[in-house]
Amino acid sequence: MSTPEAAVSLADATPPPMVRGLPLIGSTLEMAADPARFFVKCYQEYGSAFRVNVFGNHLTVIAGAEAANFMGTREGKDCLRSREAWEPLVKEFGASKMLSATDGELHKQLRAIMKRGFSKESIKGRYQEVLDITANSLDRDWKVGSMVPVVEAMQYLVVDQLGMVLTGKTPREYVKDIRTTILYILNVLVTRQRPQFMMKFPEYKRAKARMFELGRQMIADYRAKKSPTPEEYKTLIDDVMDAHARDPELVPEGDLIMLMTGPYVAGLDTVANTTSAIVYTVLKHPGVLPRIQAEVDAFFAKGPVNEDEFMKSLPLLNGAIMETMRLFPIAVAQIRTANKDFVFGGHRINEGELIYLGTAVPHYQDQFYPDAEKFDIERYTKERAEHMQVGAYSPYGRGHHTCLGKSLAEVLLAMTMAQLFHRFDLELPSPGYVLKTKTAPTPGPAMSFKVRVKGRRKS
Ligand code: HEM
Repeated sequence: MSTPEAAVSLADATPPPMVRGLPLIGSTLEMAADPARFFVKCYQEYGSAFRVNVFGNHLTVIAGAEAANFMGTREGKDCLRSREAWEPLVKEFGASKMLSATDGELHKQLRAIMKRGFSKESIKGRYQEVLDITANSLDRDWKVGSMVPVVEAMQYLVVDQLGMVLTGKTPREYVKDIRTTILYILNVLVTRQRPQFMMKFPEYKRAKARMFELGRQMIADYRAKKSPTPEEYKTLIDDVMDAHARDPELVPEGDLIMLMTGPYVAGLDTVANTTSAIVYTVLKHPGVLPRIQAEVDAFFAKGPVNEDEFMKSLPLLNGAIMETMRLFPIAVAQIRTANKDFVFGGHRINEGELIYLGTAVPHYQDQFYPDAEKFDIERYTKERAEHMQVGAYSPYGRGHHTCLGKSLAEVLLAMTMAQLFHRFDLELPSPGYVLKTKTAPTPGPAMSFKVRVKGRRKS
């Protein structure tokens, strides 16, 4: 079969061109340094399909707005599957399946079970509570006069938020173990940026055992409850356990630990990296900070939060969040396997090939975002809506596996940043400071990124 823009037939299509790189190591260094901009460069030079030599492995990449759109089409669904990308993680947890590793009808069924628990519906009626949890966590870890390691502090905050949202308590004593387990799993098993033997390291084994202990505890707590949770307060845990009781073949006992701890795997790095990047972008652009401070101060001055109006009442902050997610996406590419032979961008992709879908490439293209390297929080206003162009904006992925936690993540991001900029005066280490980034396990600010808490604004 051939994709819409490919006039070439399968028989005539040639393999995607190999990107020129260094002898032996190919493009390994360039890709490791800045995968997002490396893909943009390749896209500009080679088109929407190309291959990259990384340590002798030839990765197939399809990229750009074409690739982003393709993921959402019926053809994309037929041509791409997710199993291989996530299967090692399923095995590591001793589970039978997971949402990200399934496709088709099974994926639909699992997504339906988890939809409510992963969405902002799960915190309906509890926005004020989540705002308070956020404030408490910030007050504890962001001390006036200190230099705060931003990513680490944000990781602790996310665990506080997700723990309270899901189970009503915060597994603080497990935060280090959750962080370590996720670091190894994502680095070695999912993004494969680190060697397999690392999974034997005692540090990982200890952390994984503790994470399993946490999962078992969550299940035991649920089973020890005296009465069922009322419908309006049901969380992901309730929905998963109900589904297990209803259909133990679909949700077997052996999958529960992975399902209980799944939100941490999905939410910890993604939210922590994104909020940390927002701290940087807003402080780096001094014209933006006072406008956001005025907006969040006015928001909190109004008193109890109006949940229906929450996102609409912070347009500048949301502009800054969306703009940061454009320039610092945590998912530069999505990984899939070719489900059949097909043609993309005039080139042949063979069944079984591992494919990187470079959906973030348009984020850096002037044709979608004029002066694309410029941080401009007004791009998302109704008048400009640059992100609404077809295929232009994909921070939460594309197609059937688009982030299921998107609506919840949007609220958590806004709450975190609103509280942070409302409560503290922060500054970068120096006026000319330029952010160092990391690419493993997920792209984002380096762990060494620190900011100074100059003072307290509001409590
Ligand atoms: C800044 C925050 C976040 C970003 C940028 C983000 C991004 C993404 C992306 C790009 C994917 C697609 C991966 C793929 O196609 O292979 C994804 C999937 C997913 N995300 Fe998020 N995510 C965020 C936060 C969260 C949170 C807080 C949760 C839940 C607690 C969550 C739950 C999920 C789930 C369950 C999936 C799998 C969906 C499926 O396979 O059907 N995410 N996310």
